[in-house]
Amino acid sequence: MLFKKKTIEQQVLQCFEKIIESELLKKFTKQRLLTIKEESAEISICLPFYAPNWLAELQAQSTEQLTSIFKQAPTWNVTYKVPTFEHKKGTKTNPNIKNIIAVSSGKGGVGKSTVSVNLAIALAKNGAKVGVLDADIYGPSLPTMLGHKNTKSTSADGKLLQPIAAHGIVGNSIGFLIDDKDAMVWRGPMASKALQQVLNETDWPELDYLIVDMPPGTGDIQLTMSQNVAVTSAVIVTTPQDVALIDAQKGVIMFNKVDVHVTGLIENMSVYSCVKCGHQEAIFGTGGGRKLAEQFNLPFLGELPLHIQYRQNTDEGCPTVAKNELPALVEPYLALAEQVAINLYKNLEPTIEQIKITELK
Ligand SMILES: Nc1ncnc2c1ncn2[C@@H]1O[C@H](COP(=O)(O)OP(=O)(O)OP(=O)(O)O)[C@@H](O)[C@H]1O
Repeated sequence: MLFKKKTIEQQVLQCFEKIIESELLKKFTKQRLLTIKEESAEISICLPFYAPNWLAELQAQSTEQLTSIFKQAPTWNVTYKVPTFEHKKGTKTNPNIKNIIAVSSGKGGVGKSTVSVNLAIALAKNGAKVGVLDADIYGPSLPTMLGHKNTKSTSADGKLLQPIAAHGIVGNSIGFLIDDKDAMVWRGPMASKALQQVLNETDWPELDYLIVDMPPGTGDIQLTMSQNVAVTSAVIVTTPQDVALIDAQKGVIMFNKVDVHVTGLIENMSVYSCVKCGHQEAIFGTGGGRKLAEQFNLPFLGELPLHIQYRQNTDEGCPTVAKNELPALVEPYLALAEQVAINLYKNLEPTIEQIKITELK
C-alpha cells in the first residue's frame, strides 16, 4: 500500500495537536487564525486572546520539532484580535465594548472588588484593552482602588462621562458621581437604573473587555442587573469556606436562571502567606472552589493567596498587579487573566460579523 508523504502543513498541525488543547486548535483552524508558510518557515497566528505565558510555552515546546520540519528555525508572526462573543441576550451595547464580563460573588467580602480591579489590570498587562465598571452601587470601591478617591467625573460634551484612566485601564463608578452616603438610600430599581446610566453614558474607549464589579449577593438587584446589562459572561469569586461556597453556588444558579454564560470560578484567599516567614496555611480550608467548579462542570480559573499586601495596595490606590512588587502575588493574577481570556474564547462563539471579517481578509 502506498502512503502519501505528509505535507509540511500537516506535520506542523500534528506537532501543535500534541501541545494545544484540541478544542482550541479546532477553533483556530476553523476560523482560519493559523497560517503556515512552507517556503519562508513562517507561522502566522492571529490570537483571539492575550496569553503571553501560554504562547511562550507553545513556542518553547514546539521549536525543536518545527525546526526539524522546516529544516530551519521558524519565524512566528503573532497578531491579536479579541472577538466580540455572542451572548444569549440580545440587548444592545456600546459598539466600543466588545465583551462585558461580570465579576460576581454570592456572598459579600470574599474579595470580588479586589479581584475585579487586579484581574482588569492583569488582562491589560497581558495586552488587552480593558475597562472596569463599579456596579457596587451601595459600596463603590473603585475610586479608592484606582487612587482617585477625590476625583469626580467630568464630561467634555455635557452628555457622556469621561472614564478615569489609571494603571493601564479605564474605569467608572457611581462613586465618581455622588457621595457613598447618597446611594445607600436608593431602592433596587433606582440602583439598577444608576448602573445602566453609568454603563451607557460613559465615553468608553475601544475595549476588549469591560469588567463589571457586581454588587454582592443574589437578590433582586443582582437579578435585575444581570438581566438588564448585556453581559457576555460571568466569573464567580468565592473563598474556600463552606458558607461562601454555598453562596457561590447560588450565584451560578442565578446566572443560569437569567441565561448568562458563566466562564468559571475563582477561589480567593486560598492559602494564607505569612509576610514574615513565608509559611503558608489554608485558613479557610482547601479545594472548595475546585470542587464546586467540578460540581457545575465549570472551569476552575485559578486560586489567589490571602496576603496583607493585596489589602494594603488597594487601600493605597495602587492594586498589587499594578504595583508589581511581589511576583508571588502578581503571577497568580496574570495566570488567572490568561485563563479567563482563553476560556471565554473556548466556550463562546464569535459573533457572525466577526467571522465574516476574518474570512474576507
Ligand atoms: N486575597 C486577599 N488577601 C488579603 N486581603 C484581601 C484579599 N482579597 C480581598 N482582600 C481584602 O478583603 C476585604 C474585602 O475585599 P473586597 O472589598 O474586594 O470584597 P468584596 O467581595 O468586593 O466586598 P463587598 O461585598 O463589600 O463588595 C478588603 O479589605 C480587601 O482588601
